[in-house]
Amino acid sequence: MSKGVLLVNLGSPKSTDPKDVKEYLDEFLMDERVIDVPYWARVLLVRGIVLNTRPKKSAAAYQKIWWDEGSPLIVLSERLQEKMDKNTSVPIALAMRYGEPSIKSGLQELYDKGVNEVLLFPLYPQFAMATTETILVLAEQLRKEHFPKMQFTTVPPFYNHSDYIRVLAESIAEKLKGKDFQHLLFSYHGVPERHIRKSDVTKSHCKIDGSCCQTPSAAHQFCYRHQCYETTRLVAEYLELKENSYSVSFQSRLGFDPWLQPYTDRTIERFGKQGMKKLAIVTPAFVSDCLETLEEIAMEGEEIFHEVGGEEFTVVPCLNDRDDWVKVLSRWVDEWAHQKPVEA
Ligand SMILES: C=CC1=C(C)c2cc3[nH]c(cc4nc(cc5[nH]c(cc1n2)c(C)c5CCC(=O)O)C(CCC(=O)O)=C4C)c(C)c3C=C
Ligand SMILES: [Fe+2]
Ligand SMILES: [Fe+2]
Repeated sequence: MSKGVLLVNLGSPKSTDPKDVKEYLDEFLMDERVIDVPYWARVLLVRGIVLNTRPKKSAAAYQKIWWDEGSPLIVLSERLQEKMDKNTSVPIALAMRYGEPSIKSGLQELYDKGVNEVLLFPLYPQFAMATTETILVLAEQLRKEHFPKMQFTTVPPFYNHSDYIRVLAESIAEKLKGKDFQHLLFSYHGVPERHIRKSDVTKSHCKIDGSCCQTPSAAHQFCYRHQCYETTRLVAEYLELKENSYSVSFQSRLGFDPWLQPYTDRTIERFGKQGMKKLAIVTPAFVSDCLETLEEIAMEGEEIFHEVGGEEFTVVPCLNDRDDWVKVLSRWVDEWAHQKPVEA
């Protein structure tokens, strides 16, 4: 058996042209695990409403953050893949769930190198139906159709892994060293509340209230909200943050359904209105900087804070291709690669 790794991130449009953004959003939002309504309703909502106006607006946002080499999310994922490829004993390929390079092309690249045992590595610390699950479902479909002899192993969500917590906490400490910020906001990408209930394997635990995510339950293996709070708790513990000097919020909501709260934009506004002058913000749901961190947080978030009297807004970069992060990921891969196959 020859082993290899497929890193999978979300993906970006091919360019900032509204036509390319529309094509990307169509693939993304027509995914039944992202907009989880019946197909006819999704077509009506996405193709009949959202895709008439959103691509132009999103294209303008992408234009503000786009790099000469392309989408930051893709360029940063490529840098990570290249560094890991040099640091590990097995080939590392890269794919995006939406757009290019596709999961099919990533599997083909590994197959052409003689790989038949693949470690699927979704680049998301916390589980969500709209991220981890959709990657695994599509990869399995592609395996059955095109690569039936391949075997898959999956990296589980690493939201509470001590290596991840340490590197994330160290990256925060490094960015905030010498700054006397008043509050550290942990802003996670939001999901509709409905997604949390759908992923609840107990079908009764997740109330999305003040205590369910802190009460032990089998539901937490697939509870995005619990996993966000756990990442936060563990980083706060590592950094010895004082109670009330940090909090959690959720960004990037879309549509009119209730999403996880509190919302990041309203939280930033509230802090400023309460007289806070120095706010720091970290976005641990994203391992690579992207539209949601570079535009929504670093540009729009800062603007909101300044409009309501805030003075200093510090954004902690994502882990991207930091050397300590590359080292951790490469070690995880090598530990898997050197495991003996389980005897039948
Ligand atoms: C942490 C992971 C993410 C979750 C969970 C998630 C859920 C989710 N997202 C949308 C809608 C959009 N997201 C968009 C961009 C975007 N989303 C993530 C990650 C998660 N999304 C990333 C990394 C990005 C940035 C991509 C990039 O190219 O940089 C967008 C596109 C931009 C825009 O128009 O705002 C949309 C739309 C839904 C509906 C959803 C549901 C659970
Ligand atoms: Fe919960
Ligand atoms: Fe998103």
